Amino acid sequence: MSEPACARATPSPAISGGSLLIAWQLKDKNVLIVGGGEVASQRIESVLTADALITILSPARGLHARTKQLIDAHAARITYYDRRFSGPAEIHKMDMVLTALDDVNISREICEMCRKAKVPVNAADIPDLCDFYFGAQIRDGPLQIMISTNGNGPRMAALMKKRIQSALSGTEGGAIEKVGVLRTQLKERAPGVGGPLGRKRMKWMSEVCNIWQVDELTQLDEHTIIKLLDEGWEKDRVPTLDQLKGQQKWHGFRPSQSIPSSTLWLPVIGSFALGAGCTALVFLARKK
Ligand SMILES: C[C@@]1(CC(=O)O)c2cc3[nH]c(cc4nc(cc5[nH]c(cc(n2)[C@H]1CCC(=O)O)[C@@](C)(CC(=O)O)[C@@H]5CCC(=O)O)C(CC(=O)O)=C4CCC(=O)O)c(CCC(=O)O)c3CC(=O)O
Ligand SMILES: NC(=O)C1=CN([C@@H]2O[C@H](COP(=O)(O)OP(=O)(O)OC[C@H]3O[C@@H](n4cnc5c(N)ncnc54)[C@H](O)[C@@H]3O)[C@@H](O)[C@H]2O)C=CC1
Repeated sequence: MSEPACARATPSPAISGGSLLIAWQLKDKNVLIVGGGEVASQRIESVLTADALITILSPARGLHARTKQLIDAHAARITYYDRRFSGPAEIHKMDMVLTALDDVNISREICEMCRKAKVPVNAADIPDLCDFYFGAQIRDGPLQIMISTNGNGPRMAALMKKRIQSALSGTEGGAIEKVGVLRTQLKERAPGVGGPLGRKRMKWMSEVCNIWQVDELTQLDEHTIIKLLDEGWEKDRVPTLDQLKGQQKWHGFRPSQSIPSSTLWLPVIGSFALGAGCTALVFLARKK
């Protein structure tokens, strides 16, 4: 009897032992932060960026200067209580709990309460009890890059961040913002979910992103977007920025991810020239 195909297949490299990297949407969700030290101040900033509603529990005498500043500057988003964590009632109605305490026993108790109440929790000092970890972050508008070593080496995450940062031009976030506006306007022109129109929309959007350079995408102002939709989407093609500006002819639209035919011919012409050159040399040598 023949084996089923799946049993014969070579095993793929291990796909376990990692964590799920997701962009958690926290807008207007309730987040409890217990502790007010330096680590708490970093948590507050991360959670504020995601537009959450924050409750902080921490005695005033232990507040870090940055924590104080954030509490004062974001009174509409942060409710601060000058006291210690008091028990399970604090967790009630929370969507997320973060502890950044100098007392590991309290951290552990809070984690256990959260587990019972099925509220996701991160304790800065007890990785084993965390439902999720924070990571080093690079942010440029809508572009968000998180580097995680999955608990192995947080300092290494910070160092990898510097390396990745140096490979970015700083214009990517702006370009992505413009792509967001273009996508919204395209969906307004060609509304609906799924089906052939959805597929066509996705293919066209992918081609624009493939063909246009990041710096070109940053030039997508209101006028250029309308022109790109009129001259591109409506006519089933993806013009370049130069074509839209009238600085390049309108024929020869480059399909995405294909190699331009000129590039394909280069090695052929090159090999031919090299071959011809060698033959001529051999011929001349023999003649001598
Ligand atoms: C598991 C995790 C839980 C969580 O916090 O979610 C965790 C746990 C712990 N960190 C500790 C120490 C340090 N943490 C940092 C820095 C960062 N730590 C961050 C995340 C995480 N830290 C999560 C795993 C992330 C991952 O693995 O990738 C970063 C990336 C993000 C952030 O905190 O927002 C941020 C850098 C951000 C940036 O710079 O951009 C530094 C270096 C520094 O400060 O420069 C040191 C000292 C050097 C060192 O230890 O490496 C200790 C005490 C260990 C001890 O007592 O020995 C524990 C507890 C333990 O491990 O037991
Ligand atoms: N995950 C990470 O990236 C890192 C984690 N850590 C760990 O994070 C924890 C916090 O670090 P720091 O902010 O530097 O400490 P910290 O000592 O500056 O701050 C602790 C805070 O907890 C408050 N606190 C203590 N007991 C409390 C209670 N019962 N209820 C409410 N608030 C209470 C204190 O008033 C203080 O504001 C430490 O356990 C440290 O080992 C430290 C560095 C990095």
